[in-house]
Amino acid sequence: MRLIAENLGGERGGETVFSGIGFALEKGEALVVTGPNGAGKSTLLRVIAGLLPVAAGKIRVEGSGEDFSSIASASHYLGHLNAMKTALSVEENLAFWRAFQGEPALSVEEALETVGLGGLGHLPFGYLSTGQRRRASIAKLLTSRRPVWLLDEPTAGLDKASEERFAGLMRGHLEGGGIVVAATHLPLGLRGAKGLALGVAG
Ligand SMILES: Nc1ncnc2c1ncn2[C@@H]1O[C@H](COP(=O)(O)OP(=O)(O)OP(=O)(O)O)[C@@H](O)[C@H]1O
Repeated sequence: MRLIAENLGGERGGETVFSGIGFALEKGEALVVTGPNGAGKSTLLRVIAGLLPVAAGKIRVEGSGEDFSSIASASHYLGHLNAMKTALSVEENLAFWRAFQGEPALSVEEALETVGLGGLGHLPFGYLSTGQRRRASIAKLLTSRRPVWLLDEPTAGLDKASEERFAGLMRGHLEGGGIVVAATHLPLGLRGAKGLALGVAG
């Protein structure tokens, strides 16, 4: 499959944040989006995910088969906020997402073990530390098979060991034919990734 952007533009509050973005990612390829605060990295990821409208140009997936007819259905979106209910347990949150997203992959227990949170699944999500919350959200990526991972500052709040573990998970996803688009201020350990530098907002 391929993820293709042509002359893509995005807006916030009626103002153009970026324009003329083009890239083509084959399976197994990653794009690392960099730029100063306010440059439009989060906006770009949200436009790709379909959470914000495309202001200009096009973004599309090709060759993803019948399972994934749209980018939204083909994508995991990991935003700044973790999209978990604080009063529900970690396991309950992940079980919800696994059922909601379909295409089951790892079990909730296996996903929690993989991110080093085995044994903590019974805790309310709200009890977790910042880094543990991020790891639980990363576990969400593992519970459903979706070929495109859209990651907004995925390693923010992670300690060194968790950062390295997550780099391994991203590499595994790419080796399995997945695609990654990640906005980041920190090196992600993805050798050979393509780069996209967004400019300073006005
Ligand atoms: N809801 C909104 N309404 C209007 N403008 C917005 C809105 N959200 C963001 N913006 C503006 O859009 C621009 C791009 O913001 P965005 O969050 O995409 O930047 P970013 O590159 O991800 O920044 P950071 O590195 O701080 O996360 C900024 O100028 C921001 O003020």
